[in-house]
Amino acid sequence: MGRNKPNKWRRGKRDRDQQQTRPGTRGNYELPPKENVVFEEYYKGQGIVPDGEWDQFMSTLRKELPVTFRITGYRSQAKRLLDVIKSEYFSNLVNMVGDSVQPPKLLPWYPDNLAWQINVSRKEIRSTPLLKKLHTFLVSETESGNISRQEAVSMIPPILLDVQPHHKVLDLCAAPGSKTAQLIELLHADETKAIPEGFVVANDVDNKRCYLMVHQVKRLQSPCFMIVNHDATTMPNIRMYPQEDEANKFKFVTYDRVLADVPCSGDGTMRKNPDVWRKWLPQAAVGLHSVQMKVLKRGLELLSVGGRLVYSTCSLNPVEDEAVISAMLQKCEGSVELVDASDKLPGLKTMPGLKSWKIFHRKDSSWFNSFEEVEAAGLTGLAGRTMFPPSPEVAEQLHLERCMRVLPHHQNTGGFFIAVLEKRDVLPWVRTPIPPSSTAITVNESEIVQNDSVSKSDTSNGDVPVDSSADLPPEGADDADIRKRKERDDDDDEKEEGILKPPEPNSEPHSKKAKISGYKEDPYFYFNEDEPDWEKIKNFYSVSNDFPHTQLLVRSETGKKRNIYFTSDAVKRMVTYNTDKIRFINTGIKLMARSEKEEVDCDFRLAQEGINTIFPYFTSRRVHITKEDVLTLLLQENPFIGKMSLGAQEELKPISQGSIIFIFDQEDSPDDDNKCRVLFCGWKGKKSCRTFVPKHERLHYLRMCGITTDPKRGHWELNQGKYPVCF
Ligand SMILES: C[S@@+](CC[C@H](N)C(=O)[O-])C[C@H]1O[C@@H](n2cnc3c(N)ncnc32)[C@H](O)[C@@H]1O
Repeated sequence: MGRNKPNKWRRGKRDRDQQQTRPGTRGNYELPPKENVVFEEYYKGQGIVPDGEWDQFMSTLRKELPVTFRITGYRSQAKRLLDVIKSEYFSNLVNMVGDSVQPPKLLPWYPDNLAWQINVSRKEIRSTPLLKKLHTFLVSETESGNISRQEAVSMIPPILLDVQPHHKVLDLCAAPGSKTAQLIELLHADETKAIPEGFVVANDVDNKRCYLMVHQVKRLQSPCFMIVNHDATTMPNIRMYPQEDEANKFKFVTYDRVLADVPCSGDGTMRKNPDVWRKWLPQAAVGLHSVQMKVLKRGLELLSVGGRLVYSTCSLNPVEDEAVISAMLQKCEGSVELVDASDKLPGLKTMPGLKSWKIFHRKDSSWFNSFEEVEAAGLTGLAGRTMFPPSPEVAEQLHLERCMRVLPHHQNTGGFFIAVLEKRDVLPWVRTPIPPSSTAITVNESEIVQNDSVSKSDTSNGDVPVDSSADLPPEGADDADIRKRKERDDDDDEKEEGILKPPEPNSEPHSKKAKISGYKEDPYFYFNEDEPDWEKIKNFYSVSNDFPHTQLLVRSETGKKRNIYFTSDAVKRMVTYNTDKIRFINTGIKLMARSEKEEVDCDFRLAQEGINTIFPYFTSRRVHITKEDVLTLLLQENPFIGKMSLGAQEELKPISQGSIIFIFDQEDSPDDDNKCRVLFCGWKGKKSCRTFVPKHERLHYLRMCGITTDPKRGHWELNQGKYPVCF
C-alpha cells in the first residue's frame, strides 16, 4: 500500500487528530479508527446492501466478531465432544437468556449441530466470569486441535462442495488449512472405512503457510491427503500411477471437487482485522481480479466433467466476486454452470449475486458502467474488460443471482461470497484451443489491470509469484505453441483426461528431486514387497495379511529407518511418479517410530497419530481399559501394572514388553449410535505401563472418556454419566 496514494483516512492531520480522540484504544496502542469514507461511498454505489439497512451494516462492521467455533475431527469423536460441551459447559449458560450474555447459539446450517456461536467477542469471553469455564475449555481444546475457532462464514465452502469419501479433492489456495481440515473430515465421514478411496490435495503458493497447514491437518490422522506448494494459476498436472489392473496406462489426475478460496482484498474480515479499515482501497480488488480469474480457470481445467467447484472470497467486492464468475462462465460457453445451492444452508440468510455493478474512479469519484466507457475516457488502466458486468440478458442466462453474499449484519458474521459451479462438459479451449484473436472473453493480460503493487501489499494474501509449470496450454495459446509444449513435455498431454504411455519404471525416482529449484523436502521411499523390517513388525503385532505394507514409507533411503509413515494407495500412486515436478511438502501419517530396546522383539513402537488407522489390522497386543485406568494412565507417567483394573492386568499378563494398544469403550452414553471408542497408544514395561499421549492432549482425552475436573477441589472426578440428549 505504501506506494499508492494515501486513502482519505490518511489525508489530513486534522482528520487523524479527530480520530485519535475517538474510543478505540487498547492500552497505549492506538487502534485504527473504524472509518473509511471511500469504502462507504464505494459500497453504497454498488448497492450490495438492501435499502434501509446501511446503518445497521456499518455499525455491525464496527463491532468485533462474536466467538464461533466448530468441533473438528471424525463423526463419533466430534459427537462425543459435543455431548461433553453441552453437559459440562453449556448447561449453566441456558438460564442466562435476557442477561447481558446470550446462551450459545447453534449455527443451524452446519451439519450435525457441530458449530456454535456465542454472541460475545473474544475479548469479552475472556473477561466475563460466567463464561470463564467455557473459555478455558475452548482454549485447551483449540490447542489440542479438537475445536477450530473458525469464523462462521469460512465454514461454508466445504459444506457446499458436498465431498464424498471416494472423491478426489483439490484445495487450490489452502493455507492455513481450516477449510482443508473440513474437507478431510468429510472424506472420512464413513468411519467404517479406515482408509477412504478419495484424497485431498491441499496446495498453497506460500511455502511457510504450507507448513502452518501441516500442523492444522496432521491431527486429523488421515493417510489420504498431501500438501503441495505451487502457484495455483499454473497448478501442475499430477500423474496418477496405474493400479495393477490398468497395467499400461496412467492418467493425469482430474478432481471431483475443487475449492478455490482465492486470495482477496479481505474486506469481509474487517471485524476481525481492523487494519483493513485503514488500508482499504477500491484498487485492491482490481489488482486481484486477474489472479482470481486465473486460479478459477486452472481449477476448472483440473475439474472432472460432472465435478463441482466452489469459488469463495472474504471480500464483498463484485470485482472479485460476480465479475470473476461472470467472465469465466462466458469463457466456458455453457460447459460450466452456476448451481443454486441456497437450500444446502438451512437457516443462513444470503443475498443473491448482483447482476450489475460498476467500476469506481477514486480520483474524481466517478463511476464507469462498461469497458467502452473506460476506453472512451482514455482510462483503460483503471479496469479490464472482464471486470464489468455482462448485458442484462447474459446476466440472466448465467443466473448470476445464484451466487451468494453473506452480509455481516444479517447474522452477526463476517462478510463472504460463494459461488458453486458444476462442469457439464469439456472446456472449449481444451476441446479447441482458442487463438488469441478470438472474440470470446479471455483472461487476456492486456485487458486486465496488472496492479501488482496493490495486489502484493494491500491484501492479506496477495503474494503471487509466477510459476509456469502447468501442463495445460496457456491462455490464448495457438496450435504451434501447443505442439512445442507437447514436444517439450513428451510424457504429458494437454487433454484433461489423457491416457499416456507409462514412464519408464524409474529405478531412482527420487533422484529427480534436485530438478525443482529451492525445494528441500526429504524424498519419500515406499516399502518394497520384501522390505526386511516388515516381517518382524508383522509378527510382533500380528498384522493381518490384508494390511497394505507397501504403502508404508520412510524419508531416507539409507541407514536405519527412524519414523514409518503411511499413505493411502491413491496417494502413493501420485507421490511415487511426480517427485520430478511436484513440490510435496507433506503426506502420510506417522504409524511407528524407532525404539530399540534389548528386551523388546521389535524395533518400532506405535505412534498415537496412526493408532486409528492401524487398529483394524494390528490384531494383537490390545488391552481394554476402564475410566479409572484412563485416569491412572493420563495422570501418572509410568504407573505400576498393579494400579490398573483387574481386567486390564489380566489382559496385560500374556503380552511381552513393548508397544500396546489401550482400548477405552464408552459404556454410559444414552445414544447407542453415538458410543465413543478411544484408542491410546501405550507401552508395557517390565512392571509398569504407560501411554504416549502428549501432555497438551490429555485434558481432551480425559473429557472424551467422561472424566471432568473440579478446579476448586483440585482433583479429578469421574463424571457419573449425565448426558443431556438435547439442548
Ligand atoms: C483466503 S486465503 C485461504 C484460506 C484457506 N482456504 C483456509 O480456509 O484456511 C488465500 C490463500 O491463497 C494463497 N495464495 C495466494 N496466491 C496464490 C496462488 N497464486 N496460488 C496458490 N495460493 C495462493 C495465500 O498464500 C493464502 O494462503
